[in-house]
Amino acid sequence: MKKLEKEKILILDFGGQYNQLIARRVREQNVYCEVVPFHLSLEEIEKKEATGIILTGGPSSVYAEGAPACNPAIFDLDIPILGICYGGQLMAHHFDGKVSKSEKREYGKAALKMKAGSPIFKGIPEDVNCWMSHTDFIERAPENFTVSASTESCPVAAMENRERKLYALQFHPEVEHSQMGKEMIRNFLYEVAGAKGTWTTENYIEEEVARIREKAAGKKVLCALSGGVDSSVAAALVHKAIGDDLTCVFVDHGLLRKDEGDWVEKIFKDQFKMNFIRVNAEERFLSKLKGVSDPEKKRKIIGNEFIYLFQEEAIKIGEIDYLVQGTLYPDIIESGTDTASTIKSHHNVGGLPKDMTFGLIEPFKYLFKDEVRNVGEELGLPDEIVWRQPFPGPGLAVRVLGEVTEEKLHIVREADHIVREEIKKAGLARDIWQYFAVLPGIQSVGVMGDERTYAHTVGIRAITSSDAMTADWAKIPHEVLDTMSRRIVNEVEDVNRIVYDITSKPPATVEWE
Ligand SMILES: Nc1ncnc2c1ncn2[C@@H]1O[C@H](COP(=O)(O)OP(=O)(O)OP(=O)(O)O)[C@@H](O)[C@H]1O
Ligand SMILES: O=c1[nH]c(=O)c2[nH+]cn([C@@H]3O[C@H](COP(=O)(O)O)[C@@H](O)[C@H]3O)c2[nH]1
Ligand SMILES: NC(=O)CC[C@H](N)C(=O)O
Ligand SMILES: [Mg+2]
Repeated sequence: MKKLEKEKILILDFGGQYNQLIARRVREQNVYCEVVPFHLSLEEIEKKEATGIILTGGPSSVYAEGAPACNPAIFDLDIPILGICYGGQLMAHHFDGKVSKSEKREYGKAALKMKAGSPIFKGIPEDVNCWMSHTDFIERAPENFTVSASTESCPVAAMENRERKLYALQFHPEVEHSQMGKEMIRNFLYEVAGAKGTWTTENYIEEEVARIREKAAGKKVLCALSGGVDSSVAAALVHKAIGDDLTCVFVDHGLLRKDEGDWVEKIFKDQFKMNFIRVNAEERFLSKLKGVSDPEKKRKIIGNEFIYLFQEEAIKIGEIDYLVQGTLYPDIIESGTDTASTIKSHHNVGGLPKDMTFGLIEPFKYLFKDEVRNVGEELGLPDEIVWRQPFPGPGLAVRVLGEVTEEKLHIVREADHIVREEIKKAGLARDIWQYFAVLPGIQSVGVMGDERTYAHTVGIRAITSSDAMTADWAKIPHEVLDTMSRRIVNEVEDVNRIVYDITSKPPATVEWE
């Protein structure tokens, strides 16, 4: 089998908004890719043995002082390169073309006029619309480049130097609104960069199992298992690689949903033949969280406590060399990278203590959730695991705003249970990415049974998404919201008001903390 590493697209990140989308589009074409910061050194880039490079869009102007630029020697590596928007402008600028500021910014649809013969436009009808988002434009293509498409306002909507396999697009083929954009990316991958499409779930499993075996065979490994999608699939994958040298440790930190601890224990004991330990640590977590109301502090405390607990369990089990976590690509990006700013510290990334004694095995750290679900299905995991809604490791602690107390946890847990029941009853569970209750910590006045109340407000949050990087609020039918609202107020004590969160991400995030 062809090694996956031999087929790899590097995406040089210049800070564009659609960069994750580019990665998804490449993977959808069964080609592996990694997003790396634009300033990655030439040496590091060469080490990656990429079969193609994509330069992303970005907010800067290439002619501005200090504008982000990659090492220009990449253009001489004989690796096919596709520059998109800023990336394309950078290519034009480097080869002495002319990039200028346009009088007016261009956002949205534009009709492409293509010249025949470009491999990027192979099989694409002549009259497609592309999607633009820019102020600067390539006024004149560099020498030795030919213009392969233009629009009314862009003399160089696409240019190429076929011999050197350098291609640039002013528009964004990665966004849905660019007609045939997917096919253009596919053409770059297959027609220009010679991809074969080795990035498939089966290949991934085979490769990853081999890699884990090489790293951890004969060693003792502990899996931080939450019973959620990512860690369950990670456990199954690592178990396939090293069998009983793996022990799964599930922490009940008292921040789980209603009956969740028992459910996870049952399913793992009954259905999986793996070493499984449940640690009940409710008091420990709650006492550490006492008096703490800052969201980032709460997250870090929980992240640290998780690891200390794993270290204690490890001593009981014997020498443990590696910790398996179900970390995903979005967890890493959101926790902050060289080019991306920290949105929130995911407990499993930014929350890890510096004095941790384990090595890490994170088989999915470059994957998106739907890819992990595919791996789970391929490994034969039951639907109730593979299709569970995501639940954050810090659990209800980030859904009780401010200080966490047992009373508040009780309210949010009961309300959440009702939200989940009603979504399930309405048959919406697969359509909605996440749905849950939050406790904002607001008290307001109400009237119940002719009496004044002064009680809690519960927020309902439900979102649609494909990877939790961006999300929209779910348009749940009013009747379903109505039932939830009535049930929560009637069944959960000390609640007299229900609100529905109608913000997308961005500007909000999925969780409230
Ligand atoms: N209660 C827990 N006990 C042990 N490990 C946990 C617990 N909660 C989270 N983790 C670890 O932290 C990682 C990240 O949590 P996260 O919630 O993102 O993933 P998940 O629970 O595996 O999947 P999902 O996103 O579907 O909930 C998990 O993959 C797991 O390794
Ligand atoms: O394991 C996790 N540890 C965390 O610290 C964490 N914070 C948020 N989430 C989940 O990540 C997705 C994006 O959430 P946000 O928009 O709130 O960042 C959503 O699916 C959230 O539920 C977490 N998962
Ligand atoms: N989307 C982009 O990459 C924009 C590139 C550049 N900042 C411009 O305005 O033209
Ligand atoms: Mg989880």
